[in-house]
Amino acid sequence: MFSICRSSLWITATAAGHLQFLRPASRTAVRHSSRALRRALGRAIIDKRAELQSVRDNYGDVSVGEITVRSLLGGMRDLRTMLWLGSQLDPMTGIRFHCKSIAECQALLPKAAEGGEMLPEAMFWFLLSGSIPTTEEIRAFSAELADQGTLPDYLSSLLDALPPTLHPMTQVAIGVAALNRDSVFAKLYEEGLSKADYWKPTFDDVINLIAKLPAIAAKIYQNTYRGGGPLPGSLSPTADWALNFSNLLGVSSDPDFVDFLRLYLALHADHEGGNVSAHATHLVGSALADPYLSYSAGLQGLAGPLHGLAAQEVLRFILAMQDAIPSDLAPSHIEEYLWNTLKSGRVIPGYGHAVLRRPDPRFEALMTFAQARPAISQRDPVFRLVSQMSEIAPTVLAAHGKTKNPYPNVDAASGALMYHFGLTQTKFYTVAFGVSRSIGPLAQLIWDRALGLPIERPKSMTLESVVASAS
Ligand SMILES: CC(=O)SCCNC(=O)CCNC(=O)[C@H](O)C(C)(C)COP(=O)(O)OP(=O)(O)OC[C@H]1O[C@@H](n2cnc3c(N)ncnc32)[C@H](O)[C@@H]1OP(=O)(O)O
Ligand SMILES: O=C([O-])CC(=O)C(=O)O
Repeated sequence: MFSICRSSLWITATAAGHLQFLRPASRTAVRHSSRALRRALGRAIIDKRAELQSVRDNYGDVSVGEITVRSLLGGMRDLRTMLWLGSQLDPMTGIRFHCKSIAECQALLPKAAEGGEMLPEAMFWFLLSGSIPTTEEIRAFSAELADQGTLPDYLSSLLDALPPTLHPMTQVAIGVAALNRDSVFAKLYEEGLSKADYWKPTFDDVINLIAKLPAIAAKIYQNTYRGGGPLPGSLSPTADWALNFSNLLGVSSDPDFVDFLRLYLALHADHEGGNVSAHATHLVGSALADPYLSYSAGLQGLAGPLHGLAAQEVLRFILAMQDAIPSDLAPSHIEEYLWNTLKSGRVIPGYGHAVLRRPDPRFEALMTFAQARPAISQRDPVFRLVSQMSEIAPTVLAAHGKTKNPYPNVDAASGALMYHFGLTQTKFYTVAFGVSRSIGPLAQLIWDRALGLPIERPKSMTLESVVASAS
């Protein structure tokens, strides 16, 4: 495997810090946090550029794998063609963020309160800088995100004007793309920006986009499911990113819902570079489209049912199954339902993966969250069905014999948890995924610009030329 983990060229690591926020951040601290991260990043970029140059000089002609016709015809599976700094996926052990497992991140990243879940904005800091932020740094960063989180009037009017019959993913892609009106990167590029400085306005745009995503998503929720009007909550500088998102949504006052959101938003943040949403963001960004247009492309990829939309498909599947089978939920009834699905040529959503060959550790982290709460794991019939299905579906899929990975992926569990907390509108689930997925691909986009990565332009072949080169 390629998983070589070292930290020497990253921003010097700081101690994990206390688990409790110590005091509310002042406005001064709000500004300081992002500027400090930007300055530290500026220093790390100098080293990373040198490292990249040295890798290019020393290994430029070394092969890292071969391209077979199977791979060319098979969605480029296993092709090593992208640089991605923040995370790497191992087929057996799953995702690692800067070499750290999910459990290690849960232990190390700052939390809102002792015993709570890691904060997703701390995951952003970590993915971008390679260092674990202190609790105070993250407290100030959360405040900064809240400070920048209010939507400009033109964007609110645009979202209000969209028909609520548009899929929420279409709405979020439009809303995010429209923010490019205010792109600092696009403006400075137009004025003539030096390539060495591309990353700086990219950084500013990325922070602005991540800050505004909760309000964009909440407004779409309000317009689509509650007939529009003011949001039920407002942004607070003393709340973390997920708590603010929860307050803006106004779906549940259960503190467990906020902790679920924190975990959910941190877990879905990044899954190395080849998945459709990350790759689309990277590809569009490689033409120097600004972060808003680049991530809008990522969101449009996320909206495919084989990728992020599977989150909505899983819950629709589970609810339909619940209606169709007798209420005793005997394993044989579930098994029969799954076989009928497969025989009708449809996929079982939430199962299988393009890379993973074991149960998704993100799925396991969500199940662990649920198992610690009997109201979910023992008393929620929808969750119980999800849980039962996760034991039966792998056997059925293995017997079916087609899928290389019969195990549950992250989408198998996430919707049932949202449903439990009262977020019952399945078409919104992928929007929540999109709020989270901004974190990894946009951190990488800053690095793409800092390292001056070129426009992506792989070679395509006609079928005739494939045959000619293969024979
Ligand atoms: C956050 C995420 O994006 S995680 C993935 C979310 N997506 C889903 O849960 C949708 C259901 N799963 C799938 O469709 C697939 O497993 C994917 C898209 C995730 C991966 O696709 P691939 O890499 O092509 O999987 P794989 O190589 O195992 O596919 C081999 C065959 O098994 C089938 N297969 C794979 N998973 C499933 C499934 N869950 N149900 C039924 N058939 C499946 C494929 O459709 C393919 O059939 P084909 O030979 O007729 O084309
Ligand atoms: O890695 C993939 O191809 C799909 C996935 O699980 C993700 O993007 O989170």
